[in-house]
Amino acid sequence: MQLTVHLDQYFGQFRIELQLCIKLRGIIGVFGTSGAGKTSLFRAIAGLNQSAPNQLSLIKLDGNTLEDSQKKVFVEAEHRNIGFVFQDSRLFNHLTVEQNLSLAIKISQRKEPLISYQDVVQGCGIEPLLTQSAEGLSAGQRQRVAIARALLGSPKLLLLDEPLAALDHDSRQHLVAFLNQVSELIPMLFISHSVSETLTLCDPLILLEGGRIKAIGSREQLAETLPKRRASAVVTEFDPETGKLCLDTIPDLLPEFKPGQRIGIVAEPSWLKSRELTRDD
Ligand SMILES: Nc1ncnc2c1ncn2[C@@H]1O[C@H](COP(=O)(O)OP(=O)(O)OP(=O)(O)O)[C@@H](O)[C@H]1O
Repeated sequence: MQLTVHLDQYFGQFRIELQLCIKLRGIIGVFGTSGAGKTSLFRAIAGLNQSAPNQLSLIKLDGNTLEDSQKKVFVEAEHRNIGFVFQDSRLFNHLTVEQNLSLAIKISQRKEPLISYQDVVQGCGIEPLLTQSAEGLSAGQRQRVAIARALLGSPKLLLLDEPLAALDHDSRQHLVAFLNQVSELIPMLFISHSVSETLTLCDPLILLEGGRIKAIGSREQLAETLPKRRASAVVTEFDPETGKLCLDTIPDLLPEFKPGQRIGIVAEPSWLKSRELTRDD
């Protein structure tokens, strides 16, 4: 299955100008600094931007033209069979998690989901949440439900825009393994700011810069061009009497904070060593 994208469009002052033709298999990483145009590219592929006249867009998926500005073709987002999960994914708050998932299956173009309901619920770790109202979910729980919902829609392509950003370490590990497994059935484009996450999950990679494609290549080819990973660590224990720290290195972790939870300090180990920590630190 092939994805073809030719774009020359303005988003405000920002110009996205790229030509992409890529075989969809597994998880393809989309990497670039903030403002490189990653989300804009996803929005265009998903059909969330009606391009203005005189702007160029050509999007083909699996031989079907989804958009062709010259021929005035524009398939609406709900008919593209492309799933997406953005950072601020919205659920139907007046429904339970289970109802949100059932709705996704109902409106999908398949009778049976490509990946079974049970597998998706288990893989996304949301079994205990099924009867809860979507309204009360934490950011991380919401993200997991949004991913489950997108998978149950059985899309031809799934666009994931920093889908793991709000998850704690364990949920993230669990979900990464599951996404890896199901990407055999549903290919994905995956945006992450985390170099380690990109290199663990994605192959090949598309590097964006200033609205243009800087490089496309295999993980091996491009790994060296990605910014070097900073060593980050979480202090899991600190004894103010002895000044002893117990460090756990977790790359690029964004913990999901809960009221009353003990929170570690994320910092360079060298910085920690060079400071005299007090209880307030
Ligand atoms: N609707 C819009 N109107 C005006 N400017 C826009 C619009 N959408 C995007 N932009 C601009 O386009 C540029 C690229 O934004 P985009 O969100 O695609 O970047 P990104 O690579 O996804 O960044 P991040 O990693 O921070 O999410 C930014 O300068 C942004 O301000």
